[in-house]
Amino acid sequence: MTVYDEQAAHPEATGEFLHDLLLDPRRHTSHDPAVVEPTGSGAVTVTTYAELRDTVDAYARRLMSLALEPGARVLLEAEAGAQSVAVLLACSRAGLTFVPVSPETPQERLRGLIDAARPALHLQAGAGTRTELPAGLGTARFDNGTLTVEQAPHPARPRRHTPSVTDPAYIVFTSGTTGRPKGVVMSHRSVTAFYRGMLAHRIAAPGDRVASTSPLHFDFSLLNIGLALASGAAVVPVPQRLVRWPRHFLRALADTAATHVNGVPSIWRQVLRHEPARLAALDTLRSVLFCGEEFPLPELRRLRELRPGLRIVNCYGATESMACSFEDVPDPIPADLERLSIGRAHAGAELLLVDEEGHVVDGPGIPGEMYLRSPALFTGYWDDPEATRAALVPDPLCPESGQTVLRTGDLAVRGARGEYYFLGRSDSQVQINGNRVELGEVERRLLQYPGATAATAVPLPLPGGGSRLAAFVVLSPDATPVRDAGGAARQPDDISGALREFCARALPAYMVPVEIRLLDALPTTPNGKVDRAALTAAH
Ligand SMILES: Nc1ncnc2c1ncn2[C@@H]1O[C@H](COS(=O)(=O)NC(=O)C[C@H](N)c2ccccc2)[C@@H](O)[C@H]1O
Repeated sequence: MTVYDEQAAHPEATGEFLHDLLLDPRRHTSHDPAVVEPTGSGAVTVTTYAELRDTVDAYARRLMSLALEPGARVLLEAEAGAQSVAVLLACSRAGLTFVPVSPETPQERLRGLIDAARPALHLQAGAGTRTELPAGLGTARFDNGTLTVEQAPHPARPRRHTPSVTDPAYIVFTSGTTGRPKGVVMSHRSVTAFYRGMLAHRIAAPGDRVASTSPLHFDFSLLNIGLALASGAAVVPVPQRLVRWPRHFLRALADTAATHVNGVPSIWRQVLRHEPARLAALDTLRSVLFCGEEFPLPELRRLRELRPGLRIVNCYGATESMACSFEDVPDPIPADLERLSIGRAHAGAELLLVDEEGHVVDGPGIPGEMYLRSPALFTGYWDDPEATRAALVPDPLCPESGQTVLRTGDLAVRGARGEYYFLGRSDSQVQINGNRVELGEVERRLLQYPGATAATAVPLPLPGGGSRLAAFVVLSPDATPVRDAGGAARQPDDISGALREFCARALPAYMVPVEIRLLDALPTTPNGKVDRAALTAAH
C-alpha cells in the first residue's frame, strides 16, 4: 500500500502563508493591475499581478541567498508602494518576519526598535535616506526587483529549518500606553484567518482600485493590501505627502481612478472643509472604509451628501487581531442617529461583553468590555510576556479550556439585533470631581452644536490634583456665526460660551467642559488619529 503523500497531494498542506493567499493565482488575472501608484503629476505607475509575482520571486531568491534562519526579523523602512509590497511578500516567501517602520521614524525611536526587535537586516528603498545604522546590522536597499546588500547580515547558525504558519509574518510596533513601544506579533495563520473573515464581507472585487492612505507601519495599510490582492483588485498606495494636501489627495484619487478609499476619519476633514466640489466630482469613488476611531457624524453626513449612494464601511478593531468587524453605515443616515454600530465580529470570530465583575453579559442594553474570540488573534507582544498575559486572557465562557481571548479595553453595548455599539475605551472614562465621565458622550454633545464638525474632550490636571474637563471644537467655515440678542456676531470666546451653554442644557454640570477652544484642525498622530496627548500638552 503506498503511503499517502500529504505534501504531493496538497502542497498547501503545510498551511497557508501570507504570500500563498495574497498571490493565489485563482484570485486574480495575471495581466490585471495589482498595484497602481500615483506620481502626483497626473501619471500613474501600474504593476500587474504577473509583474508583482516576478518581483516577489526576484526579492525572495535574493533574501533566501542570505541564509537567514526562518523567523529572522527584517526591518522594512519604506512607504507603501509596489516595491515594498513585493518585499513584504518576499519576506513571507523566504520565511522571514517583516517589521514595517516609517521613513519618518526619529533616529532614537528607530534605535529603540532595533534594540527590541534585534533584526538581521534593515531594508530601505534605493532612494532611502536612513544613515547611522548600528554596526553589525545587515543593511540593503531594494529597487525594481533588485536587492543591493551594503552590509552583509551575520550568517546565523540556523536553529530552525522549516517555516511554519505559526511563525510571525510581521511585527507592528504601536505606541504603548506605558511609553515603551509594544510589538504586536501576528502569525501567518492569524493574518490569513483575518483576511478570510474580511473577504466574506465582499468589500472589493476584481477591477476595483482600493486606495490605501495609511503609512506602511500602521496595519491599516496591511489590511488594504490584503483586501485588494486577495480580491483580485488593485491596491493604490497614496503617499503621505499627497494625503496631507486635499487637492493633491483628490488629484491622486482621480488619476488612479480609485473606486475605494480606505483611511482614518481625519483624512476627510480638510477635504470636506476645503475641496467639497472636487470630492463631489470624483465619479469613480464608490466605497469608503474607515477605522481607528469614531467618524464624527456631521462629517459623515457631509461625505454622503457629496457622494450620494456611497458605500461607507465602519471597520472596528485593534492591531492585536488586525481588525474585528465591518459594518455598513446606514443609507440614509437617520437624522436622530446618536451613534454608529460597529456590527458584530467578522465571520469566524465572536465578540463577548464582560462586566466589571468578569461575568459575561447576556442580553442587549447592558454595557461591558469587549472580549474577542477569534482565529486571528496575535501571538503576543514581542518580548513582553506580562503585557501579553494582560491582553490574552482565559476565555470567560470556558476558562478550563486553556483557550485565550483578546481583552480589547473597549466598552460596548449590544443592540436588539445582536449588533454592537462602541462606547469608548475603558481608559477614556475619566473622573471629574469624583464623577465618571465618558469623554465620547461630551464629544457627541458638542457635535450636535450647529456647524460643529469635530470635537475632542480631554481631562486636564488641576494644580491641586484631580482633573478638569477641556474640549477642542472645529466649526465648519460656513457655520452661521452665532449672533447675540442684538444680532451682533459673537466672538470666538463668546462661541465657546455658547458651546458651554449648549452642553449645560443636556449634560450634568461635571460633564460640561470648563474650557472650550476653537481650532481649524485637530492635531493627529503618525497613524492619523486625533492626537489627544498633543491637545492635553498644548493646553
Ligand atoms: N471603527 C472604530 N470606531 C471606534 N474606535 C475604533 C474603531 N477602530 C478602532 N478603534 C479604536 O482603536 C483601537 C485600536 O487601535 S489600534 O490598535 O491602533 N488599531 C487601529 O486603530 C487600527 C486597527 N488595527 C485596524 C486596522 C485596519 C482596519 C480596522 C482596524 C480600538 O481598540 C478602538 O479603541
